[in-house]
Amino acid sequence: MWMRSCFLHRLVASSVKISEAAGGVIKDILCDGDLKIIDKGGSGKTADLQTEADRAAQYCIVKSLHAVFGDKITIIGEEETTSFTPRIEKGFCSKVLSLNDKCPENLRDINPEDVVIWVDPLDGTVEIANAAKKSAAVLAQVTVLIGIAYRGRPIAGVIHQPYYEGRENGRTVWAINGVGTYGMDYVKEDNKEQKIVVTTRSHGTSSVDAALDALNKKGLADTVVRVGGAGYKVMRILEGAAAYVFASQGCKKWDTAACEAVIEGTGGRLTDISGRLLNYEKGVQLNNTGGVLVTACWVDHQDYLNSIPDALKEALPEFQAKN
Ligand SMILES: Nc1ncnc2c1ncn2[C@@H]1O[C@H](COP(=O)(O)O)[C@@H](OP(=O)(O)O)[C@H]1O
Ligand SMILES: [Mg+2]
Ligand SMILES: [Mg+2]
Ligand SMILES: [Mg+2]
Repeated sequence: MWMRSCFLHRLVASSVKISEAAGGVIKDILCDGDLKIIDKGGSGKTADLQTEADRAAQYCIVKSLHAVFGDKITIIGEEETTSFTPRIEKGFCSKVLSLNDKCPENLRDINPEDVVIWVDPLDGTVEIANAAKKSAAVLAQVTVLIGIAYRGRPIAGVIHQPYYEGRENGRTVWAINGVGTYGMDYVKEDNKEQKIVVTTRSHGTSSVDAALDALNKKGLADTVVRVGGAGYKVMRILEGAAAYVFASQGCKKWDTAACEAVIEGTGGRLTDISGRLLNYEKGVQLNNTGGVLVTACWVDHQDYLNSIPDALKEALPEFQAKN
């Protein structure tokens, strides 16, 4: 079936399988116990941690993509491929391939040279690195993110959550523009009477708090839930949270690429806190310097944009001089 499928469907079908293999690599290392944590050197105040699981999952994803699609595809990943794992995945998710006929005309024959694959091998690193006890609630915040951008905009994405309610293979949500968001079979819906807003647990700033206060006063953030990982926060939106608000810098393109495709597929939106679309071309700055705002399909993105004070937006520049 993969021979009949277009490049994009083959790439997503492969990315689903590869994200699940990377989830297996992460589980093996977390089970082993020695995370070999290093600090990549953050912006001064906050550490930017990396574990053996981040490195080995990155290796698994990059080597697997190269094994299936050759060395010429462009991959931009958060980590280096310095930790070996023998786990190389060459399979395809049959569900993705079976939907090949739904692929929109304009995405059927895309040139692989115009594609950038954004890889976050382990999102939610701080949560697992710092947790004294790796409880189910902590582990649930870990996701593997593979985002696919074409000519600078996300057209598909995969969010794999290795630990989910004791399920052996966790759960995987994937999306292709115009085809939809799939893998939601295990997604339960929260109560929407309260507008739950999710935000960072470990990268809080006064600007993050000021934005949340302003939204609360406008009735757009009844409850604030602080959890780790961009992927997990988007999963929480799929489960009924109203929005993910991060009025600060530090979140990167590999955090948002897959998230944007998945949320768009459900009718939601992702922009920076000033409403600007994010650019995912090769060579762009890696930081989402203008912050991140993600909203569910059932709330008005513009209401959230309008309610975040201009002073906070102006304090976050769209571009920075140097990455
Ligand atoms: N100030 C900062 N410095 C480094 N990374 C940051 C950051 N703010 C956000 N991030 C990254 O954005 C992702 C989501 O952050 P948060 O959980 O705080 O909402 C995390 O990805 P990783 O776990 O893949 O590194 C985190 O590292
Ligand atoms: Mg991340
Ligand atoms: Mg990461
Ligand atoms: Mg990181």
